[in-house]
Amino acid sequence: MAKAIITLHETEGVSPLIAKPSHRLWTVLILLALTVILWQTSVLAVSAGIFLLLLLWCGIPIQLILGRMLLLLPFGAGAAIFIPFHTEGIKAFELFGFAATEEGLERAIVILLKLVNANLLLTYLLAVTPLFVLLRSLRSVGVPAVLLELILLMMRYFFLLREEAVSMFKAQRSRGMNFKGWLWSSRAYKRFGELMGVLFLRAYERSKRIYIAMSARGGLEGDTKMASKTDGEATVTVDARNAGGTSAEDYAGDAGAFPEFAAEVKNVTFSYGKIKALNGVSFNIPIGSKVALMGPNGAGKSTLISLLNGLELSQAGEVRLFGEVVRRDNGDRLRRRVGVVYQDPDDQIFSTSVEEDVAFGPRNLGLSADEVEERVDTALASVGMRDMKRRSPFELSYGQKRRVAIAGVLAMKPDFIILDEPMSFLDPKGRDELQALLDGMRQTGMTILIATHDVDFAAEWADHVLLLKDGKLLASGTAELLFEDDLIEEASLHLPRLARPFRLLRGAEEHRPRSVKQAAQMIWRLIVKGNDSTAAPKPDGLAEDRETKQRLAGVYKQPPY
Ligand SMILES: Nc1ncnc2c1ncn2[C@@H]1O[C@H](COP(=O)(O)OP(=O)(O)OP(=O)(O)O)[C@@H](O)[C@H]1O
Repeated sequence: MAKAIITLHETEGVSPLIAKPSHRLWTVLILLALTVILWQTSVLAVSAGIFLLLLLWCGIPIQLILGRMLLLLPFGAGAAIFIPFHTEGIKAFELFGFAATEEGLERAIVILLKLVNANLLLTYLLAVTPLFVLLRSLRSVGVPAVLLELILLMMRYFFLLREEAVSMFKAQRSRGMNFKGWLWSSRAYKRFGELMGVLFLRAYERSKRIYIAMSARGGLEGDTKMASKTDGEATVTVDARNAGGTSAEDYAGDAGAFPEFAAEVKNVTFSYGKIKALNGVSFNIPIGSKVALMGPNGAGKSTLISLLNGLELSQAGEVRLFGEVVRRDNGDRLRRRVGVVYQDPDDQIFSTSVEEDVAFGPRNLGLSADEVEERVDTALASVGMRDMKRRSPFELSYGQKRRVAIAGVLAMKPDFIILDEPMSFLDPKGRDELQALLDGMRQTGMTILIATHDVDFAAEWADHVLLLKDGKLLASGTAELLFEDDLIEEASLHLPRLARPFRLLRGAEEHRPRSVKQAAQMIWRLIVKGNDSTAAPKPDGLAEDRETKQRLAGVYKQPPY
Protein backbone atom coordinates (compact mmCIF):
# COMPACT_ATOMS: atom_id res chain seq x y z
CA MET A 1 0.00 0.00 0.00
CA ALA A 2 2.78 2.38 0.89
CA LYS A 3 4.21 2.03 -2.63
CA ALA A 4 0.95 2.86 -4.37
CA ILE A 5 1.22 5.90 -6.59
CA ILE A 6 -2.52 6.23 -7.08
CA THR A 7 -4.44 4.96 -4.09
CA LEU A 8 -7.81 3.29 -4.54
CA HIS A 9 -8.20 2.75 -0.82
CA GLU A 10 -7.46 5.16 1.97
CA THR A 11 -4.05 4.42 3.40
CA GLU A 12 -4.41 2.81 6.80
CA GLY A 13 -3.39 4.90 9.79
CA VAL A 14 -3.46 8.13 7.78
CA SER A 15 -5.50 11.01 9.10
CA PRO A 16 -6.66 13.46 6.43
CA LEU A 17 -6.50 16.66 8.61
CA ILE A 18 -9.34 18.12 6.55
CA ALA A 19 -12.31 15.80 6.91
CA LYS A 20 -14.47 16.68 3.90
CA PRO A 21 -13.02 15.59 0.53
CA SER A 22 -14.36 18.64 -1.32
CA HIS A 23 -12.79 20.99 1.28
CA ARG A 24 -9.56 19.06 0.94
CA LEU A 25 -9.68 19.46 -2.82
CA TRP A 26 -10.36 23.19 -2.62
CA THR A 27 -7.53 23.71 -0.09
CA VAL A 28 -5.06 21.85 -2.30
CA LEU A 29 -6.20 23.75 -5.40
CA ILE A 30 -5.76 27.12 -3.67
CA LEU A 31 -2.33 26.15 -2.37
CA LEU A 32 -1.36 24.92 -5.83
CA ALA A 33 -2.43 28.26 -7.31
CA LEU A 34 -0.30 30.09 -4.73
CA THR A 35 2.64 27.84 -5.60
CA VAL A 36 2.28 28.82 -9.24
CA ILE A 37 2.10 32.56 -8.42
CA LEU A 38 4.95 32.74 -5.91
CA TRP A 39 8.51 33.23 -7.17
CA GLN A 40 10.42 33.85 -3.93
CA THR A 41 12.88 31.02 -3.31
CA SER A 42 12.80 31.40 0.47
CA VAL A 43 8.97 31.32 0.67
CA LEU A 44 8.80 28.25 -1.58
CA ALA A 45 11.51 26.49 0.41
CA VAL A 46 9.75 27.18 3.72
CA SER A 47 6.36 26.07 2.34
CA ALA A 48 7.91 22.83 1.02
CA GLY A 49 9.31 22.18 4.49
CA ILE A 50 5.96 22.88 6.13
CA PHE A 51 4.10 20.65 3.65
CA LEU A 52 6.58 17.84 4.25
CA LEU A 53 6.11 18.09 8.02
CA LEU A 54 2.32 18.14 7.60
CA LEU A 55 2.40 15.04 5.40
CA LEU A 56 4.46 13.21 8.01
CA TRP A 57 2.10 14.51 10.70
CA CYS A 58 -0.83 13.00 8.75
CA GLY A 59 0.93 9.65 8.92
CA ILE A 60 1.82 9.41 5.22
CA PRO A 61 4.83 7.08 5.00
CA ILE A 62 8.12 8.71 4.04
CA GLN A 63 8.66 5.94 1.44
CA LEU A 64 5.48 7.01 -0.33
CA ILE A 65 6.57 10.67 -0.32
CA LEU A 66 10.06 9.82 -1.62
CA GLY A 67 8.60 7.44 -4.22
CA ARG A 68 6.45 10.19 -5.62
CA MET A 69 9.39 12.62 -5.54
CA LEU A 70 11.28 10.20 -7.80
CA LEU A 71 8.55 10.72 -10.37
CA LEU A 72 9.75 14.33 -10.55
CA LEU A 73 13.24 13.33 -11.51
CA PRO A 74 12.87 13.65 -15.32
CA PHE A 75 11.22 17.09 -15.04
CA GLY A 76 13.44 18.26 -12.19
CA ALA A 77 16.59 17.20 -14.02
CA GLY A 78 15.40 19.04 -17.14
CA ALA A 79 14.86 22.22 -15.16
CA ALA A 80 18.11 21.94 -13.24
CA ILE A 81 20.28 21.21 -16.29
CA PHE A 82 18.95 23.37 -19.10
CA ILE A 83 17.40 26.48 -17.55
CA PRO A 84 20.64 28.00 -16.14
CA PHE A 85 22.22 27.86 -19.60
CA HIS A 86 19.24 29.35 -21.38
CA THR A 87 18.63 32.38 -19.18
CA GLU A 88 20.22 35.74 -19.81
CA GLY A 89 22.17 37.39 -16.96
CA ILE A 90 25.38 37.46 -15.00
CA LYS A 91 27.63 34.50 -15.73
CA ALA A 92 27.96 32.10 -12.80
CA PHE A 93 30.11 29.33 -14.33
CA GLU A 94 30.91 27.64 -17.64
CA LEU A 95 30.49 23.99 -18.69
CA PHE A 96 31.60 22.52 -22.05
CA GLY A 97 31.77 26.04 -23.43
CA PHE A 98 28.20 26.91 -22.29
CA ALA A 99 27.70 29.69 -19.73
CA ALA A 100 25.24 29.24 -16.84
CA THR A 101 23.85 32.47 -15.37
CA GLU A 102 23.01 33.38 -11.75
CA GLU A 103 19.47 34.31 -12.79
CA GLY A 104 19.18 30.97 -14.59
CA LEU A 105 20.33 29.05 -11.51
CA GLU A 106 17.83 30.89 -9.34
CA ARG A 107 15.03 30.22 -11.81
CA ALA A 108 15.93 26.53 -11.92
CA ILE A 109 15.81 26.34 -8.11
CA VAL A 110 12.44 28.15 -8.02
CA ILE A 111 10.97 25.76 -10.62
CA LEU A 112 12.31 22.78 -8.71
CA LEU A 113 10.78 24.09 -5.48
CA LYS A 114 7.45 24.70 -7.23
CA LEU A 115 7.49 21.10 -8.48
CA VAL A 116 8.32 19.81 -5.00
CA ASN A 117 5.52 21.87 -3.43
CA ALA A 118 2.98 20.74 -6.04
CA ASN A 119 4.08 17.16 -5.68
CA LEU A 120 3.76 17.23 -1.90
CA LEU A 121 0.27 18.70 -2.17
CA LEU A 122 -0.86 16.05 -4.67
CA THR A 123 0.73 13.29 -2.62
CA TYR A 124 -1.31 14.49 0.34
CA LEU A 125 -4.54 14.59 -1.68
CA LEU A 126 -4.11 11.15 -3.23
CA ALA A 127 -2.88 9.50 -0.04
CA VAL A 128 -5.82 10.59 2.08
CA THR A 129 -8.59 10.46 -0.53
CA PRO A 130 -9.68 7.34 -2.40
CA LEU A 131 -9.48 8.00 -6.12
CA PHE A 132 -13.20 7.52 -6.68
CA VAL A 133 -14.04 9.97 -3.90
CA LEU A 134 -11.55 12.44 -5.30
CA LEU A 135 -13.07 12.27 -8.75
CA ARG A 136 -16.54 12.76 -7.33
CA SER A 137 -15.46 15.80 -5.35
CA LEU A 138 -14.31 17.36 -8.64
CA ARG A 139 -17.99 18.18 -9.07
CA SER A 140 -17.57 20.82 -6.38
CA VAL A 141 -15.02 22.65 -8.57
CA GLY A 142 -17.37 22.73 -11.52
CA VAL A 143 -16.34 19.69 -13.58
CA PRO A 144 -19.55 18.64 -15.41
CA ALA A 145 -21.34 15.68 -13.81
CA VAL A 146 -21.67 13.90 -17.18
CA LEU A 147 -17.94 14.04 -17.73
CA LEU A 148 -17.29 12.70 -14.23
CA GLU A 149 -19.81 9.88 -14.67
CA LEU A 150 -18.03 8.94 -17.89
CA ILE A 151 -14.63 8.99 -16.20
CA LEU A 152 -15.96 6.95 -13.28
CA LEU A 153 -17.56 4.41 -15.59
CA MET A 154 -14.33 4.09 -17.56
CA MET A 155 -12.45 3.63 -14.32
CA ARG A 156 -14.93 0.98 -13.28
CA TYR A 157 -14.16 -0.88 -16.51
CA PHE A 158 -10.47 -0.37 -15.98
CA PHE A 159 -10.68 -1.94 -12.51
CA LEU A 160 -12.84 -4.74 -13.88
CA LEU A 161 -10.25 -5.42 -16.53
CA ARG A 162 -7.58 -5.42 -13.85
CA GLU A 163 -9.60 -7.77 -11.63
CA GLU A 164 -10.21 -10.13 -14.54
CA ALA A 165 -6.49 -10.01 -15.46
CA VAL A 166 -5.43 -10.76 -11.87
CA SER A 167 -7.84 -13.68 -11.48
CA MET A 168 -6.85 -15.13 -14.88
CA PHE A 169 -3.17 -14.73 -14.05
CA LYS A 170 -3.64 -16.50 -10.70
CA ALA A 171 -5.60 -19.33 -12.33
CA GLN A 172 -2.89 -19.77 -14.99
CA ARG A 173 -0.09 -19.80 -12.41
CA SER A 174 -1.94 -22.30 -10.24
CA ARG A 175 -1.99 -24.56 -13.30
CA GLY A 176 1.75 -24.42 -13.75
CA MET A 177 2.33 -21.38 -15.99
CA ASN A 178 5.75 -19.85 -15.37
CA PHE A 179 7.68 -17.08 -17.01
CA LYS A 180 11.11 -18.69 -17.13
CA GLY A 181 12.68 -17.90 -20.49
CA TRP A 182 9.40 -16.54 -21.82
CA LEU A 183 11.19 -13.60 -23.48
CA TRP A 184 12.74 -16.00 -26.02
CA SER A 185 9.82 -18.35 -26.56
CA SER A 186 7.41 -17.77 -29.44
CA ARG A 187 4.96 -20.12 -27.69
CA ALA A 188 4.83 -17.74 -24.73
CA TYR A 189 3.97 -14.80 -27.00
CA LYS A 190 1.23 -16.85 -28.64
CA ARG A 191 -0.12 -17.78 -25.21
CA PHE A 192 0.07 -14.16 -24.11
CA GLY A 193 -1.91 -13.09 -27.21
CA GLU A 194 -4.56 -15.72 -26.45
CA LEU A 195 -4.76 -14.58 -22.84
CA MET A 196 -5.23 -10.95 -23.88
CA GLY A 197 -8.01 -11.99 -26.26
CA VAL A 198 -9.78 -13.98 -23.53
CA LEU A 199 -9.26 -11.12 -21.08
CA PHE A 200 -11.03 -8.64 -23.34
CA LEU A 201 -13.82 -11.12 -24.07
CA ARG A 202 -14.34 -11.65 -20.35
CA ALA A 203 -14.30 -7.93 -19.64
CA TYR A 204 -16.77 -7.47 -22.52
CA GLU A 205 -19.08 -10.15 -21.10
CA ARG A 206 -18.82 -8.55 -17.66
CA SER A 207 -19.63 -5.10 -19.02
CA LYS A 208 -22.64 -6.62 -20.83
CA ARG A 209 -23.90 -8.01 -17.53
CA ILE A 210 -23.37 -4.64 -15.83
CA TYR A 211 -25.32 -3.00 -18.64
CA ILE A 212 -28.17 -5.47 -18.05
CA ALA A 213 -28.11 -4.77 -14.31
CA MET A 214 -28.18 -1.01 -14.96
CA SER A 215 -31.13 -1.35 -17.28
CA ALA A 216 -32.87 -3.66 -14.76
CA ARG A 217 -32.74 -0.74 -12.31
CA GLY A 218 -34.17 1.71 -14.81
CA GLY A 219 -30.82 3.31 -15.62
CA LEU A 220 -31.12 3.43 -19.39
CA GLU A 221 -34.66 4.61 -19.91
CA GLY A 222 -36.11 7.82 -21.15
CA ASP A 223 -39.43 8.61 -19.46
CA THR A 224 -39.43 7.60 -15.82
CA LYS A 225 -42.38 9.58 -14.70
CA MET A 226 -45.42 7.46 -15.39
CA ALA A 227 -46.12 3.75 -15.46
CA SER A 228 -49.29 1.99 -16.45
CA LYS A 229 -50.48 -1.44 -15.43
CA THR A 230 -52.92 -3.29 -17.65
CA ASP A 231 -54.93 -6.38 -17.03
CA GLY A 232 -56.69 -7.61 -20.13
CA GLU A 233 -58.95 -4.79 -21.22
CA ALA A 234 -58.78 -2.83 -17.96
CA THR A 235 -55.96 -0.29 -17.62
CA VAL A 236 -54.90 1.23 -14.32
CA THR A 237 -52.41 4.07 -14.54
CA VAL A 238 -50.20 4.70 -11.55
CA ASP A 239 -47.38 7.11 -10.86
CA ALA A 240 -44.01 5.40 -11.13
CA ARG A 241 -43.18 6.83 -7.70
CA ASN A 242 -45.65 4.39 -6.23
CA ALA A 243 -44.86 1.58 -8.62
CA GLY A 244 -42.85 -0.21 -5.94
CA GLY A 245 -44.69 -1.83 -3.07
CA THR A 246 -48.07 -1.66 -4.82
CA SER A 247 -50.69 -3.36 -2.71
CA ALA A 248 -54.23 -4.56 -3.21
CA GLU A 249 -55.48 -1.30 -1.69
CA ASP A 250 -53.90 0.65 -4.54
CA TYR A 251 -56.33 -1.09 -6.83
CA ALA A 252 -59.32 -0.75 -4.52
CA GLY A 253 -61.20 1.31 -7.08
CA ASP A 254 -60.81 -1.41 -9.69
CA ALA A 255 -60.97 -4.69 -7.79
CA GLY A 256 -61.27 -6.72 -11.00
CA ALA A 257 -57.96 -5.33 -12.25
CA PHE A 258 -55.90 -6.62 -9.32
CA PRO A 259 -53.98 -9.58 -10.69
CA GLU A 260 -53.80 -12.90 -8.88
CA PHE A 261 -50.36 -13.81 -10.13
CA ALA A 262 -47.05 -11.99 -10.01
CA ALA A 263 -45.99 -14.04 -13.04
CA GLU A 264 -47.76 -16.32 -15.50
CA VAL A 265 -45.56 -18.29 -17.84
CA LYS A 266 -47.39 -20.05 -20.66
CA ASN A 267 -45.69 -22.53 -22.95
CA VAL A 268 -42.55 -20.43 -23.14
CA THR A 269 -39.67 -21.32 -25.42
CA PHE A 270 -36.31 -19.58 -25.64
CA SER A 271 -33.20 -20.52 -27.62
CA TYR A 272 -29.68 -19.16 -27.91
CA GLY A 273 -29.04 -19.94 -31.55
CA LYS A 274 -29.42 -23.69 -31.76
CA ILE A 275 -29.36 -24.23 -27.98
CA LYS A 276 -32.85 -24.56 -26.59
CA ALA A 277 -32.61 -23.10 -23.08
CA LEU A 278 -36.36 -23.26 -22.35
CA ASN A 279 -38.78 -25.57 -24.06
CA GLY A 280 -42.53 -25.20 -23.50
CA VAL A 281 -42.37 -24.11 -19.84
CA SER A 282 -45.65 -23.19 -18.06
CA PHE A 283 -46.37 -22.21 -14.45
CA ASN A 284 -47.93 -19.44 -12.36
CA ILE A 285 -46.47 -17.60 -9.37
CA PRO A 286 -49.22 -16.35 -7.01
CA ILE A 287 -48.70 -12.88 -5.56
CA GLY A 288 -47.05 -13.02 -2.13
CA SER A 289 -45.62 -16.52 -2.55
CA LYS A 290 -42.10 -17.75 -1.82
CA VAL A 291 -40.83 -19.76 -4.76
CA ALA A 292 -37.67 -21.83 -5.10
CA LEU A 293 -36.48 -22.33 -8.69
CA MET A 294 -34.31 -25.41 -8.79
CA GLY A 295 -32.56 -27.64 -11.25
CA PRO A 296 -29.10 -28.78 -12.30
CA ASN A 297 -26.53 -26.59 -14.07
CA GLY A 298 -27.72 -25.54 -17.51
CA ALA A 299 -31.37 -26.31 -16.66
CA GLY A 300 -32.46 -22.85 -17.83
CA LYS A 301 -32.89 -21.02 -14.51
CA SER A 302 -30.94 -17.87 -15.43
CA THR A 303 -32.69 -17.72 -18.80
CA LEU A 304 -36.05 -17.95 -17.07
CA ILE A 305 -35.03 -15.13 -14.71
CA SER A 306 -34.17 -12.92 -17.71
CA LEU A 307 -37.66 -13.59 -19.10
CA LEU A 308 -39.34 -12.91 -15.74
CA ASN A 309 -37.54 -9.59 -15.56
CA GLY A 310 -38.48 -8.65 -19.11
CA LEU A 311 -34.82 -8.45 -20.12
CA GLU A 312 -35.43 -11.15 -22.74
CA LEU A 313 -38.63 -11.84 -24.61
CA SER A 314 -39.96 -15.35 -25.11
CA GLN A 315 -39.67 -16.62 -28.67
CA ALA A 316 -42.88 -18.65 -28.33
CA GLY A 317 -45.60 -18.63 -25.67
CA GLU A 318 -46.04 -15.66 -23.36
CA VAL A 319 -44.90 -14.25 -20.03
CA ARG A 320 -47.28 -12.10 -18.03
CA LEU A 321 -46.12 -9.95 -15.13
CA PHE A 322 -48.87 -8.79 -12.80
CA GLY A 323 -51.40 -9.70 -15.46
CA GLU A 324 -49.72 -7.83 -18.29
CA VAL A 325 -48.04 -9.58 -21.23
CA VAL A 326 -44.36 -8.62 -21.41
CA ARG A 327 -43.56 -6.96 -24.73
CA ARG A 328 -40.68 -4.93 -26.08
CA ASP A 329 -42.53 -1.66 -25.48
CA ASN A 330 -43.49 -2.28 -21.84
CA GLY A 331 -40.44 -4.24 -20.60
CA ASP A 332 -38.78 -1.18 -19.01
CA ARG A 333 -41.89 -0.26 -17.05
CA LEU A 334 -42.73 -3.79 -15.88
CA ARG A 335 -39.14 -4.31 -14.87
CA ARG A 336 -39.50 -1.66 -12.18
CA ARG A 337 -41.86 -3.97 -10.36
CA VAL A 338 -39.51 -6.94 -10.64
CA GLY A 339 -36.12 -6.56 -8.96
CA VAL A 340 -33.35 -9.03 -9.73
CA VAL A 341 -30.35 -9.66 -7.50
CA TYR A 342 -27.78 -11.34 -9.70
CA GLN A 343 -25.54 -14.19 -8.65
CA ASP A 344 -22.34 -12.13 -8.87
CA PRO A 345 -22.64 -8.77 -7.10
CA ASP A 346 -19.82 -7.39 -9.26
CA ASP A 347 -22.25 -7.62 -12.18
CA GLN A 348 -24.64 -5.36 -10.35
CA ILE A 349 -22.61 -2.75 -8.50
CA PHE A 350 -21.17 0.03 -10.63
CA SER A 351 -21.22 3.21 -8.55
CA THR A 352 -18.40 4.74 -6.60
CA SER A 353 -19.87 4.51 -3.13
CA VAL A 354 -22.32 2.17 -1.45
CA GLU A 355 -24.96 4.88 -1.01
CA GLU A 356 -24.60 6.09 -4.61
CA ASP A 357 -25.14 2.58 -5.85
CA VAL A 358 -28.23 1.97 -3.75
CA ALA A 359 -29.58 5.40 -4.78
CA PHE A 360 -29.22 4.60 -8.49
CA GLY A 361 -32.59 2.83 -8.85
CA PRO A 362 -34.71 5.24 -6.74
CA ARG A 363 -33.25 8.21 -8.66
CA ASN A 364 -34.31 6.56 -11.90
CA LEU A 365 -37.84 6.41 -10.50
CA GLY A 366 -37.77 10.21 -10.39
CA LEU A 367 -38.03 10.44 -6.58
CA SER A 368 -37.08 13.58 -4.66
CA ALA A 369 -33.67 13.78 -2.95
CA ASP A 370 -35.29 13.27 0.49
CA GLU A 371 -37.24 10.22 -0.64
CA VAL A 372 -34.11 8.77 -2.28
CA GLU A 373 -32.14 9.28 0.94
CA GLU A 374 -34.88 7.72 3.02
CA ARG A 375 -35.04 4.66 0.73
CA VAL A 376 -31.26 4.29 0.70
CA ASP A 377 -31.08 4.42 4.50
CA THR A 378 -33.92 1.95 4.98
CA ALA A 379 -32.56 -0.49 2.39
CA LEU A 380 -29.02 -0.34 3.79
CA ALA A 381 -30.30 -0.74 7.35
CA SER A 382 -32.30 -3.82 6.37
CA VAL A 383 -29.16 -5.54 5.07
CA GLY A 384 -27.02 -4.28 7.98
CA MET A 385 -24.82 -2.04 5.82
CA ARG A 386 -25.82 1.47 6.90
CA ASP A 387 -22.48 2.05 8.62
CA MET A 388 -20.67 1.38 5.35
CA LYS A 389 -22.67 3.68 3.15
CA ARG A 390 -19.77 5.99 2.39
CA ARG A 391 -17.37 3.18 1.52
CA SER A 392 -16.38 2.31 -2.02
CA PRO A 393 -18.17 -0.94 -3.00
CA PHE A 394 -14.96 -2.16 -4.59
CA GLU A 395 -13.31 -2.31 -1.17
CA LEU A 396 -15.95 -4.62 0.30
CA SER A 397 -15.87 -8.36 0.81
CA TYR A 398 -17.94 -10.55 -1.47
CA GLY A 399 -20.64 -11.08 1.18
CA GLN A 400 -20.83 -7.34 1.85
CA LYS A 401 -21.11 -6.62 -1.88
CA ARG A 402 -23.95 -9.14 -2.02
CA ARG A 403 -25.78 -7.18 0.70
CA VAL A 404 -25.25 -3.92 -1.18
CA ALA A 405 -26.62 -5.55 -4.33
CA ILE A 406 -29.72 -6.67 -2.41
CA ALA A 407 -30.14 -3.19 -0.88
CA GLY A 408 -29.91 -1.67 -4.39
CA VAL A 409 -32.90 -3.73 -5.47
CA LEU A 410 -34.85 -3.32 -2.20
CA ALA A 411 -34.55 0.46 -2.52
CA MET A 412 -36.67 0.21 -5.69
CA LYS A 413 -39.42 -1.34 -3.54
CA PRO A 414 -40.23 -4.02 -6.09
CA ASP A 415 -43.41 -6.07 -5.82
CA PHE A 416 -41.57 -9.17 -6.99
CA ILE A 417 -37.93 -9.87 -6.14
CA ILE A 418 -35.81 -12.54 -7.79
CA LEU A 419 -32.53 -13.64 -6.24
CA ASP A 420 -30.10 -15.81 -8.18
CA GLU A 421 -28.18 -18.08 -5.78
CA PRO A 422 -28.22 -15.51 -2.95
CA MET A 423 -26.69 -17.84 -0.36
CA SER A 424 -23.49 -18.57 -2.24
CA PHE A 425 -20.35 -17.04 -0.70
CA LEU A 426 -22.19 -16.01 2.48
CA ASP A 427 -20.82 -17.11 5.84
CA PRO A 428 -23.23 -19.02 8.15
CA LYS A 429 -24.18 -15.83 10.00
CA GLY A 430 -24.70 -14.03 6.70
CA ARG A 431 -27.00 -16.85 5.55
CA ASP A 432 -29.07 -16.61 8.73
CA GLU A 433 -29.29 -12.85 8.33
CA LEU A 434 -30.32 -13.18 4.70
CA GLN A 435 -33.00 -15.68 5.67
CA ALA A 436 -34.29 -13.25 8.31
CA LEU A 437 -34.26 -10.51 5.68
CA LEU A 438 -36.24 -12.71 3.30
CA ASP A 439 -38.78 -13.35 6.06
CA GLY A 440 -39.04 -9.58 6.59
CA MET A 441 -39.59 -9.00 2.84
CA ARG A 442 -42.23 -11.69 2.79
CA GLN A 443 -44.11 -9.93 5.59
CA THR A 444 -44.38 -6.82 3.44
CA GLY A 445 -46.31 -8.90 0.91
CA MET A 446 -43.51 -9.13 -1.62
CA THR A 447 -43.41 -12.11 -3.99
CA ILE A 448 -39.98 -13.75 -3.80
CA LEU A 449 -38.36 -16.20 -6.20
CA ILE A 450 -34.98 -17.69 -5.41
CA ALA A 451 -32.94 -19.71 -7.87
CA THR A 452 -30.94 -22.11 -5.76
CA HIS A 453 -29.19 -25.46 -5.63
CA ASP A 454 -29.61 -25.56 -1.85
CA VAL A 455 -32.28 -28.20 -1.19
CA ASP A 456 -32.19 -27.74 2.59
CA PHE A 457 -32.82 -24.02 2.31
CA ALA A 458 -35.57 -24.52 -0.30
CA ALA A 459 -37.31 -27.19 1.81
CA GLU A 460 -37.39 -24.90 4.83
CA TRP A 461 -38.17 -21.63 3.13
CA ALA A 462 -40.28 -22.13 0.00
CA ASP A 463 -44.07 -22.39 -0.37
CA HIS A 464 -43.70 -23.38 -4.01
CA VAL A 465 -40.99 -25.23 -5.86
CA LEU A 466 -40.28 -25.17 -9.60
CA LEU A 467 -38.05 -27.99 -10.83
CA LEU A 468 -36.38 -27.40 -14.18
CA LYS A 469 -34.24 -29.74 -16.21
CA ASP A 470 -32.93 -29.40 -19.76
CA GLY A 471 -35.17 -26.40 -20.33
CA LYS A 472 -38.32 -28.27 -19.33
CA LEU A 473 -40.41 -28.00 -16.21
CA LEU A 474 -40.12 -31.37 -14.43
CA ALA A 475 -42.59 -30.45 -11.71
CA SER A 476 -44.11 -27.55 -9.84
CA GLY A 477 -45.86 -27.68 -6.49
CA THR A 478 -45.29 -27.33 -2.77
CA ALA A 479 -41.96 -28.03 -1.07
CA GLU A 480 -43.23 -31.61 -0.57
CA LEU A 481 -41.82 -32.22 -4.07
CA LEU A 482 -38.35 -32.14 -2.55
CA PHE A 483 -39.12 -35.34 -0.62
CA GLU A 484 -40.15 -37.33 -3.73
CA ASP A 485 -37.27 -39.73 -4.33
CA ASP A 486 -37.81 -40.27 -8.05
CA LEU A 487 -38.27 -36.60 -8.73
CA ILE A 488 -35.24 -35.41 -6.81
CA GLU A 489 -33.11 -38.00 -8.52
CA GLU A 490 -34.34 -36.90 -11.93
CA ALA A 491 -33.68 -33.25 -11.04
CA SER A 492 -30.14 -34.16 -9.83
CA LEU A 493 -31.00 -32.97 -6.31
CA HIS A 494 -30.77 -34.79 -3.01
CA LEU A 495 -33.14 -35.43 -0.15
CA PRO A 496 -33.15 -32.57 2.43
CA ARG A 497 -30.63 -33.44 5.15
CA LEU A 498 -33.16 -33.15 7.95
CA ALA A 499 -35.27 -35.91 6.39
CA ARG A 500 -32.40 -38.36 6.05
CA PRO A 501 -32.22 -39.69 9.65
CA PHE A 502 -35.95 -40.47 9.46
CA ARG A 503 -35.29 -42.56 6.35
CA LEU A 504 -32.93 -44.68 8.42
CA LEU A 505 -35.54 -45.40 11.08
CA ARG A 506 -38.03 -48.14 10.34
CA GLY A 507 -41.55 -46.75 10.56
CA ALA A 508 -40.35 -43.15 10.38
CA GLU A 509 -39.74 -42.94 6.61
CA GLU A 510 -42.80 -40.79 6.02
CA HIS A 511 -41.62 -37.98 8.28
CA ARG A 512 -40.70 -34.94 6.22
CA PRO A 513 -39.35 -32.20 8.46
CA ARG A 514 -38.75 -28.92 6.66
CA SER A 515 -37.09 -27.12 9.54
CA VAL A 516 -35.01 -28.00 12.60
CA LYS A 517 -38.01 -27.15 14.75
CA GLN A 518 -40.25 -29.58 12.87
CA ALA A 519 -37.55 -32.27 13.05
CA ALA A 520 -37.25 -31.82 16.82
CA GLN A 521 -41.02 -32.09 17.23
CA MET A 522 -41.10 -35.25 15.11
CA ILE A 523 -38.26 -36.82 17.10
CA TRP A 524 -40.09 -36.01 20.32
CA ARG A 525 -43.28 -37.60 19.04
CA LEU A 526 -41.38 -40.68 17.94
CA ILE A 527 -39.78 -41.02 21.37
CA VAL A 528 -43.10 -40.68 23.16
CA LYS A 529 -44.78 -43.03 20.72
CA GLY A 530 -41.90 -45.46 21.11
CA ASN A 531 -42.29 -45.39 24.88
CA ASP A 532 -46.01 -46.04 24.80
CA SER A 533 -46.54 -48.13 21.74
CA THR A 534 -45.37 -51.49 20.52
CA ALA A 535 -45.18 -50.02 17.02
CA ALA A 536 -42.16 -48.00 18.05
CA PRO A 537 -39.69 -47.19 15.27
CA LYS A 538 -36.40 -49.01 15.66
CA PRO A 539 -33.07 -47.62 14.58
CA ASP A 540 -32.09 -49.62 11.53
CA GLY A 541 -29.57 -52.33 12.38
CA LEU A 542 -29.56 -51.49 16.12
CA ALA A 543 -31.10 -53.38 18.99
CA GLU A 544 -34.02 -51.53 20.57
CA ASP A 545 -32.73 -49.54 23.50
CA ARG A 546 -35.83 -49.34 25.72
CA GLU A 547 -33.95 -47.79 28.62
CA THR A 548 -32.63 -44.90 26.50
CA LYS A 549 -36.08 -44.23 25.09
CA GLN A 550 -37.62 -44.18 28.53
CA ARG A 551 -34.96 -41.81 29.75
CA LEU A 552 -35.45 -39.45 26.77
CA ALA A 553 -39.21 -39.57 27.13
CA GLY A 554 -38.70 -38.59 30.77
CA VAL A 555 -36.49 -35.66 29.81
CA TYR A 556 -38.90 -34.44 27.11
CA LYS A 557 -42.22 -34.40 28.94
CA GLN A 558 -43.06 -31.40 26.75
CA PRO A 559 -42.16 -30.99 23.09
CA PRO A 560 -38.75 -29.30 22.99
CA TYR A 561 -40.23 -26.40 20.97
N1 LIG B 1 -25.46 -16.49 -23.85
C1 LIG B 1 -25.64 -17.78 -24.15
N2 LIG B 1 -25.31 -18.24 -25.38
C2 LIG B 1 -25.50 -19.54 -25.69
N3 LIG B 1 -26.02 -20.46 -24.86
C3 LIG B 1 -26.35 -20.07 -23.64
C4 LIG B 1 -26.18 -18.70 -23.21
N4 LIG B 1 -26.61 -18.60 -21.93
C5 LIG B 1 -27.03 -19.83 -21.57
N5 LIG B 1 -26.87 -20.71 -22.60
C6 LIG B 1 -27.24 -22.13 -22.60
O1 LIG B 1 -28.61 -22.21 -22.25
C7 LIG B 1 -28.82 -23.31 -21.36
C8 LIG B 1 -29.47 -22.79 -20.07
O2 LIG B 1 -28.55 -21.94 -19.43
P1 LIG B 1 -28.88 -21.15 -18.07
O3 LIG B 1 -27.72 -20.26 -17.80
O4 LIG B 1 -30.21 -20.56 -18.20
O5 LIG B 1 -28.91 -22.37 -17.04
P2 LIG B 1 -28.91 -22.32 -15.43
O6 LIG B 1 -29.95 -23.29 -14.98
O7 LIG B 1 -29.02 -20.93 -14.95
O8 LIG B 1 -27.48 -22.91 -15.10
P3 LIG B 1 -26.57 -22.71 -13.76
O9 LIG B 1 -27.26 -23.41 -12.63
O10 LIG B 1 -25.31 -23.40 -14.15
O11 LIG B 1 -26.40 -21.22 -13.54
C9 LIG B 1 -27.47 -23.96 -21.13
O12 LIG B 1 -27.39 -25.07 -21.99
C10 LIG B 1 -26.48 -22.90 -21.53
O13 LIG B 1 -25.32 -23.50 -22.07
